[in-house]
Amino acid sequence: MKYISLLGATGSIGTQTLNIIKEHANEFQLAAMTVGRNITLARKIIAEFKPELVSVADKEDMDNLKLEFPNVKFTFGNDGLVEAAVYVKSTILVNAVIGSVGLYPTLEAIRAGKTICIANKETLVTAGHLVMNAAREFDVPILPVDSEHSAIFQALQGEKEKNIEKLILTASGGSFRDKSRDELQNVTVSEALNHPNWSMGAKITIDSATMMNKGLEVIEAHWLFDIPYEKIDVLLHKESIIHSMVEFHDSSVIAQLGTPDMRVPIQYALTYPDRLPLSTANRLNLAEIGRLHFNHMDFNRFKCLQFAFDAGKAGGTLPTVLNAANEAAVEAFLNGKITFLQIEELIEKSLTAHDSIKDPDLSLIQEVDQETRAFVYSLLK
Ligand SMILES: NC(=O)C1=CN([C@@H]2O[C@H](COP(=O)(O)OP(=O)(O)OC[C@H]3O[C@@H](n4cnc5c(N)ncnc54)[C@H](OP(=O)(O)O)[C@@H]3O)[C@@H](O)[C@H]2O)C=CC1
Ligand SMILES: CC(=O)[C@@H](O)[C@H](O)COP(=O)(O)O
Ligand SMILES: [Mn+2]
Repeated sequence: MKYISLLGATGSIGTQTLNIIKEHANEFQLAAMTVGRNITLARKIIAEFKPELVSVADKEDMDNLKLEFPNVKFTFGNDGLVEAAVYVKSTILVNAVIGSVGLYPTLEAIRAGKTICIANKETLVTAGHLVMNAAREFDVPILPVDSEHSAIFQALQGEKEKNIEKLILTASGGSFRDKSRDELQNVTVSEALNHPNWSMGAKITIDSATMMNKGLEVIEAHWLFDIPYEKIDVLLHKESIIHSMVEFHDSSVIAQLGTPDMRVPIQYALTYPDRLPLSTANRLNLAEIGRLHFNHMDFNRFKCLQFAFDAGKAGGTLPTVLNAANEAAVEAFLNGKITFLQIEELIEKSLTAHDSIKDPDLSLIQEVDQETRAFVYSLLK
């Protein structure tokens, strides 16, 4: 039996992870979990999966749940995220929380020797060097959950890093893939939340529409696969059937394909290096699909992708600024405070205003993260 700590259990990745745990109840058990403010769903999960430790965002929610579930240990806030991440019985952490709040619990889980299944890409963007250095030091695997990175990871099985020519990340184009920049002036939040292929949480769906999701994924790939930015390409592929590819020096390209279903990469991370059946998955039928489409990426149309490449290559504290500005700007867009195109404006202003500092440690990363959010909020007044 593998015991799991799950951060972000009430979210899109969190609930799909629970689906996998349920499908393979003889293999996996939920030992600890965290939720934010969705207490209605948290109640149902606790009743069904019976975790030993539960952390919630707010103390008041914790106090109420304690009365309802006297046999469960409860905790709350950012300390609760860490407690759940390092829960003694768990050997695996699935980090499916949203945002850079996932960084510190991940570092602590690495120090506690847990295998890390990482969906929370913001953690790798904001401080990839800290995460990967800690993983090397404590000899723990960092297994990708993000579909593109899982595809690359699968394509690299049995291959030597030295033989890689480049990584090719596929991008759907998001909710506005067929709109010109002009047409983006007046798009609404609900239009932006309508992803053509994937059903995901609100923040990543907006990231996908701005193409920042792919930008974050470029930085995520850089850290996970220890590959220079010059060897990472992005290819528009509107069907999201090819989840990503690796080209090798001999011109061979290995791709991973499948219907868009996040349970597949989640399960692969949990079972790696083995595989288990997934009885409810939609099988890929290429004859039925008939055609797949590909296009060059337009970096003028999708400015956020260029920002991410530039920030990633520059390194230092710039990726932290990129991520924090994006988190704050997307939140403002979702709350109706700014327009869609203002997201990239706020990110650009934050990057321009920042003097990058090399090789930041954790406290500097946290400081820059907070300062950047404050800077974005000041521009909203
Ligand atoms: N969804 C997807 O298909 C994919 C997601 N990812 C990545 O996975 C991560 C999770 O995404 P997704 O599942 O879509 O996100 P969701 O918004 O659906 O879920 C986020 C989860 O995190 C919790 N949460 C949010 N903020 C906090 C906080 N400050 N403290 C504690 N808990 C918090 C939420 O709690 P509550 O709802 O209870 O408030 C919820 O459980 C992101 O980094 C995303 O980029 C990567 C690939 C695909
Ligand atoms: C499912 C997943 O991994 C998302 O990150 C997805 O890739 C979003 O798709 P696009 O960013 O390509 O629109
Ligand atoms: Mn992805």
